[in-house]
Amino acid sequence: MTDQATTAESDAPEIPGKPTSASRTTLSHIMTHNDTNLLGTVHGGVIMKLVDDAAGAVAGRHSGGPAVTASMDEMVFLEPVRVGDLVHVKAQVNWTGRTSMEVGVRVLAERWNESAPATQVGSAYLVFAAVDADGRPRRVPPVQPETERDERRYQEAQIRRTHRLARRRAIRELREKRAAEGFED
Ligand SMILES: CCCCCCCCCCCCCCCC(=O)SCCNC(=O)CCNC(=O)[C@H](O)C(C)(C)COP(=O)(O)OP(=O)(O)OC[C@H]1O[C@@H](n2cnc3c(N)ncnc32)[C@H](O)[C@@H]1OP(=O)(O)O
Repeated sequence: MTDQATTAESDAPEIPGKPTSASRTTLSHIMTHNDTNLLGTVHGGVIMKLVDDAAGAVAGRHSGGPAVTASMDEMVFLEPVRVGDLVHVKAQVNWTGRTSMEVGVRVLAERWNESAPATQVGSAYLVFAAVDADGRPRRVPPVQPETERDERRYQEAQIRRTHRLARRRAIRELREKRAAEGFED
């Protein structure tokens, strides 16, 4: 995971930006008995796959080609999802780096037996890296936030990015220090 671009890459011409709305996507899916866990509610892993699929579609659309999941942060399950629920997974690019994108995802469910509007049942933040045919990271168009909400999400994503990098660096330094002190774990 690189912290900054190399000189050669930073000399490359800028890619034109793309607005958030150009790749925003909703994926909807009805939950069946095949999706349940041993408790009879929908398995968290089923929701996570839908989240990854929706985020992957958004990242692919934004970057104009294949993109792979680099990390999934803060997957939150707010309420159980049940068989018969219609689940909507809403995703958009919150932030872009050089070759990576943070995609924010909200999961909503409509109860089949209630006329109430869909409620939020989960959320997640994923980082996708755009890759070329050889699986190497490639540059992405900068995202252009369009609304106040997009702008807030962009700023919050930058905070998460800073924390991810700082956490990785701190853990790497701790491991190097322990190795230098002779610990073998
Ligand atoms: C017109 C076309 C439409 C197409 C429409 C398609 C629609 C179709 C929908 C299907 C949707 C299915 C979506 C499923 C998606 C999978 O299931 S993908 C499978 C699971 N994921 C993988 O197998 C990825 C395996 N990992 C890798 O290949 C490499 O580690 C990676 C992610 C490419 C990174 O490679 P690397 O050598 O570490 O490269 P590096 O330059 O250090 O990092 C690249 C960028 O990633 C960031 N990064 C790397 N690791 C991390 C990390 N752990 N955390 C955060 N950021 C990270 C770096 O910070 C860097 O960002 P920038 O600073 O450049 O912005």
